[in-house]
Amino acid sequence: MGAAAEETQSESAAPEGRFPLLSRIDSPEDLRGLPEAALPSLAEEIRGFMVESVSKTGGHLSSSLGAVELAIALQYVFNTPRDRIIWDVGHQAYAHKILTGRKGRFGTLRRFHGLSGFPKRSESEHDAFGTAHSSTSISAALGMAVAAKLRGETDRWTVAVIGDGALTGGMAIEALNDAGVYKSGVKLLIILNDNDCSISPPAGALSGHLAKIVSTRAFNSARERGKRALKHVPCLWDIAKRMEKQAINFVSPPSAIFSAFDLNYYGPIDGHDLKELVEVLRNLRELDQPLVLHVATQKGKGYKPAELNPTLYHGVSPFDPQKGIVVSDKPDKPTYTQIFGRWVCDMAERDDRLYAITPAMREGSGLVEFEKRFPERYRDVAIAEQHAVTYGAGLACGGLKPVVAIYSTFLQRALDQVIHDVALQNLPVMFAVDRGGIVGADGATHQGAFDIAELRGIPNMTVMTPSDENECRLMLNTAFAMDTPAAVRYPRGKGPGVEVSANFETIPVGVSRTLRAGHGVAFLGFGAMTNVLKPVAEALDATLIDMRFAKPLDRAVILRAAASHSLVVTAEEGALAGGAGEGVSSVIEEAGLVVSVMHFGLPDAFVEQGSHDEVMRELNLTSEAIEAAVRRRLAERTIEHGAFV
Ligand SMILES: Cc1ncc(C[n+]2csc(CCOP(=O)(O)OP(=O)(O)O)c2C)c(N)n1
Ligand SMILES: CC(=O)[C@@H](O)[C@H](O)COP(=O)(O)O
Ligand SMILES: [Mg+2]
Repeated sequence: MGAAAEETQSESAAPEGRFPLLSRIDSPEDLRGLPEAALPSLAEEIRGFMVESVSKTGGHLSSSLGAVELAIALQYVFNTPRDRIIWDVGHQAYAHKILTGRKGRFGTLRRFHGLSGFPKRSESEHDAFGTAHSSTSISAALGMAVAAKLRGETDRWTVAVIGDGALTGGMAIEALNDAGVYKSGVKLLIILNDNDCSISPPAGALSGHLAKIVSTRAFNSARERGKRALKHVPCLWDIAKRMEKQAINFVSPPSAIFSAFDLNYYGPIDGHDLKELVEVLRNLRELDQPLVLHVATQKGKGYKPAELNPTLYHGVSPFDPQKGIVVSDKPDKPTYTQIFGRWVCDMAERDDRLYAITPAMREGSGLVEFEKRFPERYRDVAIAEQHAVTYGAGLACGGLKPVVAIYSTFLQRALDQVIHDVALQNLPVMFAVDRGGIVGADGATHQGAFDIAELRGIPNMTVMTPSDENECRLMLNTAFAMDTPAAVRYPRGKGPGVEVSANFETIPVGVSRTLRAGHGVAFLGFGAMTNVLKPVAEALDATLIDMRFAKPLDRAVILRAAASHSLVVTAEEGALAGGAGEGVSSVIEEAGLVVSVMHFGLPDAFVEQGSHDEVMRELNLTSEAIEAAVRRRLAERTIEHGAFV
C-alpha cells in the first residue's frame, strides 16, 4: 500500500462511538447476525461514515448514497460470494464495499495503491464482476446464471443492479433480449435502481416511461393489472396483497419494456424501505427464473446538499461536509474541457451547421453552456456511445457538422462505428476526445490509453494531440474546417497555462512545429508529453519537435530528424503498442535509415489509479526519469561505438 493510502486508512475505520452498529460489521456474516429491525439504523450509520470518508478522498457520492439500503438488503438476503451481485458502473457500490470487509481501508478509496472506486474481482471475492463502464451487468450476470445452471449449482443466484441511466446503454437492451428467452433454472435477478437521474438529468424516451411507472398516478391505474399478473406466483401474490394494505406500490404494468422481453417484472418498490426490500428479495429468492425488480431510489439520499444537487455530488473532489461543495468563481487557468466548451460555443455562433453530441457526459465534456445557448443543436443521447457516433455520421450526411464530444475511454465502445460508419464513408464527423492519457483516481477502467493507437490505424482519420491550450484551440478549428473525419485528443485537467486566442485560425494538416534546434538527440513529443520533454531537451541541448499530429505523421520532419541526429526519442501519453512512436519508427525503417530510437509511453499493462503525478512517476514518464534513461542510452552507445556523434 502506498503512503497516501496508508495515511488515511485508520481515520476511516468507523469509530465505535459514532457508528456503534457499523463498527461491529466486518463481513456479510456479521451483517446477517443483526436483527432486521437494526438495519435502518445501520443504513444511517453507513451514510454518515460514507459522507465523512468520501469528503476526504473524493468519489462518487450521490449514487452510492442512493444505494445504501439496496446494498444492505442484498447482503442480508443473499449469500455472497456463493451468490453473486454485479453492480453496473459500480460507482454506487460503496456500501457494498463497506459491508464486505473493506471498511477499514475505505479511507484509501481511489488513492494511489488504495481501494478501487469500482468493484474489482482482484480486490474482493464479493466483487463478482469488474465494472466502471456502464451497461455490462446484465450480460455478465446472465452468463454467470447460465453457467450455474449448466454446472448444476441450483442454489446460486446472480443479481445485476443496474441504474436507469445504465439501462439506456445498448448492451443492457441486448442482454434483456437474450435473458428473456431463459425460463426455469436460470436464477438471474435484475434490479433496476431507478433514481430518475443519470449524471445529468436523464435523457431519452425511456426515462419518461420509467417515471410514469413510478408515479402514483400510473401505479393506481396499473394496480389491478399488476395483481392479475402476479396471481400465478402465489408468494408474490401474497406480498402484493400485503403491500396493497400498506399502500406500497407493487404492480406489473404490461407496458414495461421488460414485459416486451418476456421477463417477469415486479415493482416499483421503495428502495429506501429496508423492511420492504428484505421481504420482497426473500420472496423473489424462492423463484427460479430471470426476474426484474424495479426499485425507486433517490440519488444523494441522506445528505441534503447531494439530494438537492445530485449532479454536483455525482463525482466529488475532497470537500468540507459541513459546508458542502463551494463552487469557486475565482478566475483560474482553464481546463482543456473548458477550452473545448468555449470553442464549441464560439464556433456554433459562427457556423450554424455545428451540432454537438454527448453520450451522457454533458458536464464532464464541457457542454453545459452550449446546451443553454444552442439547445436545438445539442443532443445528450444518453449512455449510447455507438449511437452517438453513427447519429453524427447521419447528421454529416444531412449536411451538418457534428462534433462528438466523448471521453477517450468511452470512445472504445464505439470503435466500429468510427470505422464503419464514419471513416469508411469519409464523413466529416469531428471527435473532441477528452480525458486522453492518465485520468487519475478512476484508474485502469478510465485511463485514456488506447485512443491514439485505435484511431491512428483508421484510414481517412486525422488525429491531433495539442501540447498546450492554444494549440488545442487551433486544432479544434482545424478539425472543424476539415471535410474528413478528425479527432482532437486532449488530457483531463489543466495545461501549461498558455493564453488562448479567440480566433478561428487553423494549422496545416500533418505539419509539426520545431520548438528547439539542437544536436545529438531529437525529441519528438505528442501532446502533453512535449512539455515533459522540454527540460530534457534543454539539458541535453537537443532538438525538440512538437509533432502535433499522430496522424498523418510529419514524415519529412521525422526523416530529417533521423538523418541528422544519432538518437530519436518519442513520447506520448498513450499506449506504446500501436502508438504514434511506433508510427515514427516505421517511417524511419521504411526509408531505410538506421538510427537509435527510444519510445516513451504507456506500457503493455493496465495502469492503475493515483494522481497524475504519482502515476507518471511510477511509469517513469517524468522529465527526470526520461532524461536519466536517455543519458543511459547515450552512455551505452558511447561505449559501443567509442564515440557518440
Ligand atoms: C459506457 C459508459 N459511458 C459513460 C459512463 C459515465 N457514467 C458513469 S455513471 C453515469 C450515469 C449512470 O446513471 P445510472 O446508471 O442511472 O446511475 P446513477 O448515477 O443514477 O446511480 C455515466 C453516464 C460510463 N461509466 N460508461
Ligand atoms: C463513473 C464514471 O464513469 C464517471 O462518473 C467518471 O468517473 C467521470 O470522470 P471525470 O471525473 O473525469 O469526469
Ligand atoms: Mg440513475
